[in-house]
Amino acid sequence: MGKFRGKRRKDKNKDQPKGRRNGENRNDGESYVATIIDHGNYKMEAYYAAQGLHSTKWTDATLTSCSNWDEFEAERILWRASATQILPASFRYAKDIPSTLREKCENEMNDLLQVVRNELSVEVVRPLRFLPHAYQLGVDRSMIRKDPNLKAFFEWVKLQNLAGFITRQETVSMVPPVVLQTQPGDCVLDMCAAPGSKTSQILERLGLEGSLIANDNNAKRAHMLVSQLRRIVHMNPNVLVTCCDGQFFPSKILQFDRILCDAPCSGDGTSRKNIGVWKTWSQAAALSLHTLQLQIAWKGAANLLKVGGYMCYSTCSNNPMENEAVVAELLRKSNGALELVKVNLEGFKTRPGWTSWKVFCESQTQRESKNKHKKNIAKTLAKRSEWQEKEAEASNDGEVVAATTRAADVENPAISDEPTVEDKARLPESKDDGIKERFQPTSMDEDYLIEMAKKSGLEYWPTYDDVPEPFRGRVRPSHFKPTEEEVATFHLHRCVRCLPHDNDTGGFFVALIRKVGDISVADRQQRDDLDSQQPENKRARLGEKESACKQGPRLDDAGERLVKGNQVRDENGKSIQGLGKDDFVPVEDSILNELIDSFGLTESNFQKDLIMTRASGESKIIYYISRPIKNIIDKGIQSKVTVINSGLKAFVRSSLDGTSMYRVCQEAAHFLVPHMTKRKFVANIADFEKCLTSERFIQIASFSDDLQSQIRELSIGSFILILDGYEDELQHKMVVTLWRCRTDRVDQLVAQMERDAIVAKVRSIREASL
Ligand SMILES: C[S@@+](CC[C@H](N)C(=O)[O-])C[C@H]1O[C@@H](n2cnc3c(N)ncnc32)[C@H](O)[C@@H]1O
Repeated sequence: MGKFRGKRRKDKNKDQPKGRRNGENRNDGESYVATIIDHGNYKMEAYYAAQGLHSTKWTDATLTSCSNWDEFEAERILWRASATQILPASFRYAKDIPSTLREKCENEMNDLLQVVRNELSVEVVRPLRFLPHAYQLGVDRSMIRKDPNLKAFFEWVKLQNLAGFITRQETVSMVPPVVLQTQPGDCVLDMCAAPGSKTSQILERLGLEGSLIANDNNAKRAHMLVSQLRRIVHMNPNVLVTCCDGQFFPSKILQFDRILCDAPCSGDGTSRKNIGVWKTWSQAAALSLHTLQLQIAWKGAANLLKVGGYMCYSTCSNNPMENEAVVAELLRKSNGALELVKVNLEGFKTRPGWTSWKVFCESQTQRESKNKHKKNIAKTLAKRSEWQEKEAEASNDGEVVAATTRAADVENPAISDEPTVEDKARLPESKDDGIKERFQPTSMDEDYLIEMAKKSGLEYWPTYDDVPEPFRGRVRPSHFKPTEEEVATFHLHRCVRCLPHDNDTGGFFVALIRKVGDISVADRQQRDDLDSQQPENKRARLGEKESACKQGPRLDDAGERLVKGNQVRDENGKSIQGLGKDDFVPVEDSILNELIDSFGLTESNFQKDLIMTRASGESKIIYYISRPIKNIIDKGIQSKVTVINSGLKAFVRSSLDGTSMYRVCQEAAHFLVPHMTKRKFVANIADFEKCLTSERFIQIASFSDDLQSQIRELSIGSFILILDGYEDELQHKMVVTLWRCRTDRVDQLVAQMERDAIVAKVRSIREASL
């Protein structure tokens, strides 16, 4: 099947790079998807052509202007072909795995890929030179999953990912942390952090002296962020996850050395993985997101960034409204206190930021466009259910229907890729105001392209003065290009644009801003010119939000907290996810003394105040908080924002009958070991491996003599084994937590996935020493 697909690819996609398929052959087998991509989005394509997205091209290593129609059209077709292909997978190795292990993994990967290279003649992987030990594949995600030649490699990737040795991350998503150049010891804020791929990458650079606040205004997504950060190998106590609207993040508590503002955006650069972009693109979204992006970024740069600090602003949008227009307004408002810094990404083709752009806006009023959209959705749904009914009827009759043949047609050359009538019927109504044809320009003349964009339902105004009154809410002065004088001082060309066909990635925008001077309090508070134009009720709502970053525990009429178990609930008993979580508080003395006594946490080197809990009374979970995060807690952050999570689980109240009420947790074991004088032993590699690979219970008699006698002397309860030679290299986490049972055996306290990761590390150490 894989071979056949390769052949078909060749026929259908002569101009595509080997190993890649465009939307027509997307592996989800859906010609429905192919139809959407084939149809494209007239308005989006016309808009970007008029903006000049296709006016430059790479020739070898030089970016030049397209000097004639043929060059322009070739560039446009390249962009379109790439923007519709499925994105290739990319990943990076974790920074904190031992280098011997990384080398072994890299060798393993190369061996596996050599087979594929021979079989498919495809260059399967290329290193990303701007980030050491990061790779991008030359085959797309779905092909990796399905092509038999790649099966072994796919299994390998899954395993490495589970073990936490590699992190799958989109290539362009690796760019902002590289650009931000976080230094060990920095205090960093990630303003819009969920789901957290960039947060993890920043954390890996930060070292144990630094601190990172990872914030997101969406509680559910902030919880996803916590899960992402808890991936076994990367657990790091130096991060505090908060849930707060970035525009209102408190500025009086902390100032940051580095800020990442990876702003919420229209995401039209993600068209390769998010097919919805081709259906739903609208300029209205970009125009209104501009305001939110500006407010979040201004809060970051003006209020939260130290003088001398850096802020990276990024989006996965191609739209200048969300990119250069935001950056230009930040520079304008700062009166010289902010400046753009040149960005260099080695071995990666980037294009300079734009210094000029055009402002378009949908010609319908918002109400009209909402109504039309509603009608379109209703029509599409009606067509879809009609189609589903037909499909059900046909399958009842035993007929082979298009939906089921769609998967099979990949193997059957007789079946055409042409969209079926049903497919066409299922095409969502585009918002192109009736334009159903494919965007196909015949000239690169600027006025002609503007007319094409207007034909798609967009209005165009060269300056803000030309904007008619009814549009002045949606279109704002800050959307417009800078004046000539501003162009000379802003250096917008220092921003970086990534186009999909330049490096076979998603579309992306990134800018690095340095704060070179203070911004006056009056300027800092001036949120933006729109605020003064907001109606009274909206202004009041914004004011309310200012104090809403701390979603305190809800109280009932009698002032009692509405808590059930460990969960805060609303008046109807429904749980309030992530809100009103208890603050971190010191552990009660009686509990702390018990822990000190049980585990020999000697007072001379043990910093009691780093052991904290979240609930009052007899805490179930006790956390190890790092010193930099404890300092932030001491400054009062918890009174200003909702803290979702921080620290590592150090002790959990045990349901088993041990001598201590608490058992030690694997998560923080490597931080606790240096402070423990009891219940820890050094084990040789054979004993250590036995604890990871055996069944749950291990007979004490199966260990070496020394270890046997040490364990037998222990009272019932948890303890830690450290791999011999790693006592001073605890960052590699070669430790396991175990339970000394009542009978002559021990029980494992480590989750299977983490055990697998440690086993992989042990094996690589063994192989390296041979
Ligand atoms: C582009 S995503 C961030 C992706 C993330 N940086 C990563 O690398 O995984 C934008 C995030 O901003 C969050 N967001 C939206 N509005 C926000 C606001 N006003 N303040 C803070 N976060 C916001 C969204 O919930 C979303 O998770």
